[in-house]
Amino acid sequence: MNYDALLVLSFGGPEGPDDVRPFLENVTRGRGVPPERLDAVAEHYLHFGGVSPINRLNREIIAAVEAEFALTGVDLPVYFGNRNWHPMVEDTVAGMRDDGVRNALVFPTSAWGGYSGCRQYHEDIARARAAVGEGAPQLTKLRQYYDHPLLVDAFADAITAALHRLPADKRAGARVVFTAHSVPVSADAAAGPPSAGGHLYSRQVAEAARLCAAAAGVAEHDLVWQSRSGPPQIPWLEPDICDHLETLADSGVEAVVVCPVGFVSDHLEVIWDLDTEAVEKAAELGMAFERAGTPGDDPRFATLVRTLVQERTSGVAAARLGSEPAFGTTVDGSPCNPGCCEPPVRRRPA
Ligand SMILES: CC1=C(CCC(=O)O)c2cc3nc(cc4[nH]c(cc5[nH]c(cc1n2)c(C)c5CCC(=O)O)c(CCC(=O)O)c4C)C(CCC(=O)O)=C3C
Ligand SMILES: [Fe+2]
Repeated sequence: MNYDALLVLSFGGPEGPDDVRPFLENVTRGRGVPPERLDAVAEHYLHFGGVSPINRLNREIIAAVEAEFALTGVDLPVYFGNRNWHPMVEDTVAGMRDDGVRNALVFPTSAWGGYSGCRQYHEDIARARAAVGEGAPQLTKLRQYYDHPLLVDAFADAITAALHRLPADKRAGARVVFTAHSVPVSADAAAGPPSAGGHLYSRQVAEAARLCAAAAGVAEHDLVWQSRSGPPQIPWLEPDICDHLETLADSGVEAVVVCPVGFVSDHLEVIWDLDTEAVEKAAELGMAFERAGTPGDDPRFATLVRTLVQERTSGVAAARLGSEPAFGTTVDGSPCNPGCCEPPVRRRPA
């Protein structure tokens, strides 16, 4: 197949205090997130001057991918578009059309299946093409990469480095705890094609955690969730990281390394929910705490992007370590499979 561009598609984040409210409105439109939760999350962003690191981190990833492409002879311009904040994907795809792009690949900054991790990115692709209308380029999303060996190696090295930052006498007894973004239990049950049994997101996260722990030579690890946002009466994946730190403290664990396996870079949910809240909780419990880095700024991440592209362009074999399926590759925003990762049923407005 001949492709003529790569679009890096991400979540987006505010770049100043005035962006915070409109950004959050874009994220939560029609999603039943309680207003108290929105106020709290707005405070988290304002704590950092209203600037999420996510756009800067994505621009750094794009610069690294451009350098990797130049070095390896991949002749594709790289574009950047977001779901929730500027540069909005609709505007980016319009610019791609104006530049004469006809047939582009799309790299999502989520490695996962599930509604939030995969299908919503397909929806973004379809919405952007519809907004552009005539002449919109064909857009083919790259696959879920939760088990890519370069992702696993980068996380594993980050875990090893974090273990070494712990006080030497605490290292041997330290527990490695993986976290990913919680989602409603119903959304996880609907993740993946129904014929494959659902729960694709939590299964992929659990497998990624196992692979990273094994690659780091870690014998025992836990998997927990973070950044829950729905109303309390709706069940989300549990336990939460902070509750889990209490459980570990009660059972005598004195040190933890927390690895945010569910995120490719240190965006706000990592620097607030882990580096601020979980750090405070650990201090309160008298536990030593180190947070493993994310792979986005590891040189291997740009190579990962290039090899995913080459799976499509040059028939390079898929580099995969896991046994859970990896879907995600479809054209122009169609779902991966019939009934796959159906959007949650929303309450009708009163
Ligand atoms: C699975 C998953 C990923 C990983 C896959 C991927 O990377 O895409 C992810 C990433 C991210 N989530 C992010 C931010 C937010 N997520 C929210 C809300 C929600 N996330 C959900 C799930 C996920 N989210 C869900 C089920 C909701 C409930 C509302 C809904 O059903 O959509 C809200 C609303 C406020 C709140 O309630 O927290 C915000 C502000 C940022 C950017 C951070 C920055 O600015 O640096 C990133 C990378
Ligand atoms: Fe989120």
